Amino acid sequence: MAQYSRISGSVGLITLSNPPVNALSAAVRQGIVDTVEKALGDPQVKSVVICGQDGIFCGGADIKEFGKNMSGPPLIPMIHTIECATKPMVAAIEGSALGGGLELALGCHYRIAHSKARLGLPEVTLGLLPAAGGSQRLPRLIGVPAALDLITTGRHVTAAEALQLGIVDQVTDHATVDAAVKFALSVAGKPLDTRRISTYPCPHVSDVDALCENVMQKVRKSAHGAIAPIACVQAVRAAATLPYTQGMEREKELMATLYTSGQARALQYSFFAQRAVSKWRIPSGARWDTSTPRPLHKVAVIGLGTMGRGITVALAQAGLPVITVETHEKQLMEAKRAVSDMLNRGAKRRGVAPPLDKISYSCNLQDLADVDLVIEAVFEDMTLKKKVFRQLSAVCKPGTLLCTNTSGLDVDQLASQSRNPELVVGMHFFAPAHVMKLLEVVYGPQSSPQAVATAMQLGKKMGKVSVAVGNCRGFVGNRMLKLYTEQASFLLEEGATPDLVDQAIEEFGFPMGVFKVSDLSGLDVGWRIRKEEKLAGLSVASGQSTRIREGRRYSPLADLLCEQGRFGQKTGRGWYQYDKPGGRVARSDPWLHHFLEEYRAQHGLVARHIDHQEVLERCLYAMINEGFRILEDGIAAGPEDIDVIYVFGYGWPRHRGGPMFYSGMVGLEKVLERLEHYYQAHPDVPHLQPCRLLRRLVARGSPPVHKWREVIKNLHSQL
Ligand SMILES: CCCCCCCCCCCCC/C=C/C(=O)SCCNC(=O)CCNC(=O)[C@H](O)C(C)(C)COP(=O)(O)OP(=O)(O)OC[C@H]1O[C@@H](n2cnc3c(N)ncnc32)[C@H](O)[C@@H]1OP(=O)(O)O
Repeated sequence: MAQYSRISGSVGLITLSNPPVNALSAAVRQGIVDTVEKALGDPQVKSVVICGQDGIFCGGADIKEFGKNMSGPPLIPMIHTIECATKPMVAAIEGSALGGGLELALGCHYRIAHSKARLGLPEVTLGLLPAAGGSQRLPRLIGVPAALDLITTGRHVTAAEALQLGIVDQVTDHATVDAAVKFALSVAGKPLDTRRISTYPCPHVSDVDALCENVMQKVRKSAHGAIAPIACVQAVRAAATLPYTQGMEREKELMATLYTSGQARALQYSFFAQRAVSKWRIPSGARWDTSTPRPLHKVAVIGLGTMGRGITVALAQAGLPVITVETHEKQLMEAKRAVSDMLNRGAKRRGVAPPLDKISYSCNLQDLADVDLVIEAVFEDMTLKKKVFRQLSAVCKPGTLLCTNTSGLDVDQLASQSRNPELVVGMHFFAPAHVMKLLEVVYGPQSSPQAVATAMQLGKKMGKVSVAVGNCRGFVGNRMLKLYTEQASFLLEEGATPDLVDQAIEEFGFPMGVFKVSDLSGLDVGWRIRKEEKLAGLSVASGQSTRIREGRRYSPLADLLCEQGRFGQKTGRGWYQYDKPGGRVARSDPWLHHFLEEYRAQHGLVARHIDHQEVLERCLYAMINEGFRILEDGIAAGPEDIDVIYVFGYGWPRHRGGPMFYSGMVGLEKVLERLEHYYQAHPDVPHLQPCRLLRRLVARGSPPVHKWREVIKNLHSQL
């Protein structure tokens, strides 16, 4: 787990060896302790280099060990021994030095990094803080403001930035270990008193309290209830105000509160869930490790509305040649200007050249004859999309993959328009498509393994977190969202206000409440769909009750607002009021409250007191129940898939893991009991009826989320 050798006569070389990221497992820590002892005890060794196997220094503590009984030597004394060593210790950093990996390097007397290396203390993203001395050493090395930035955000820095900040002593473009060995030879025998970071005074800041308070306020605002960023500020403040040993005590205390917290469990689950979804498998038996993606030399985007533009930008930024098609020259030119602006802005932010030359623009579908993959992003209209698919099928060369960007239309129906339905998949991007991380890749019964593998790999290349899901109305994300928004409307009918519902949702940790989101995305979008589905508008059968559709409860509130031209931010009025059309700041609207009162009176509804608890239970448990149905239906492969979709696409607070993980934290029995209660109170809402999988899990003693797949498998085998 750590190998030892002596090279160049007098340099002890310790190589961490725990693929794939050389995480500091108990065995690695033991290996380090043993090899350091060996190097320090060897009279021929005058200096020591610590490096990692396979081009990566160290990905930090072994996250899989968290939450279990710790065995093996602890990190803090191990790093302390390295710092106290009387022979120069040099860290040779290639690949990544993250978390405990960087803390180990900070215990060394010198750090040499490869120019492509990335360094950081991302513990905060796992609900923790750098508790192996990182919160105390880093501020002493680079100053309090820079340490606060790195530790509270967990961001990774490049070797160049690390050099500028003073985290590393030298950056090399050549073999890092060779450079570190050469360096180690040059410093052998030199005094080390000035190289032990823990002995440094923390660089003076004029008003440390004001600085920390300022950062604390910023962190509180962006953390949406996460506790780790706050503990990180407190730990750095300790470094700035206390001697090292007392600072270490404070670091330990703060870590103890985080280490066993539900938030840390949720964030660590989310880390592994994100990686698990990339290992997709679908009911046809196709899977990530046996399906080979097609090479993509040239891709196309059809339709340059908001989504098409964002997708084009993301493709060009991923380095892919893209041909884009719009029907009319004027719209094409308008889109070209918008896409170029987006690319220029992105390039400026990242300090690179804009990839404008990757994109060509055309009004002619015939220009797509030689592309390998097309993403159709025309208006969300089945008839139009079918027409485009028929045309593409005739124009494109055999083997071209046809992907539709749709937020919920039937991908199988579109596939049936193509000569090669096995080459069709859905790619559900989220707006803005060049920013949002989530991509739902929708496979149908006929989609070939290669088509799914290609779309998944393309998503990865575009920097997306891609999740393979089955085809159904709304796929995973929007299918669950529908139940959440529906409950929110029912709550308004029963006595709540948009302000109350949104406040409860935001306090839970969502960046925006359900009604604010609706105002932002535009109420007219859903209205058009409901009219198409004959749920709203003139096509609703006369004599049909306003509050019942298809035999179940329906809330027409959003339709009524739309009829008044209240489409949300774009019209300056929606569930809230705004200072002008396009305004962003939502203000409570007395008109809306009066409208709700009149509506209730008209329908004989008596407003009752609704508290935050009920808002959360109704909105979230209804959505979770649908999540269980999705698992039952085999639309999502496992709870991780649903949770990743919600965290990356719908603003679900990451420190709560995702809806399915959260249901486990609440307790499946409790979720079941509350759903039963609400279904009894609202028998006209069938979606509140607890589904079979939830009942089955509770009957099996509510196993932890990582065991659900077994129960799902059994359920499927019985169907
Ligand atoms: C009463 C209680 C008292 C409490 C007191 C407790 C005291 C305890 C003190 C302990 C102090 C610890 C302080 C230190 C904490 C940490 O170090 S936390 C870890 C910080 N590190 C990270 O967050 C880095 C995480 N990893 C990554 O960001 C990336 O993996 C990477 C290193 C940048 C590599 O990326 P890439 O090449 O894209 O590979 P991936 O697909 O992401 O990963 C490959 C596989 O490796 C697994 N993995 C990665 N990192 C770790 C890790 N740190 N631990 C375990 N496993 C890791 C990852 O899951 C992948 O696995 P597979 O999916 O199975 O392939």
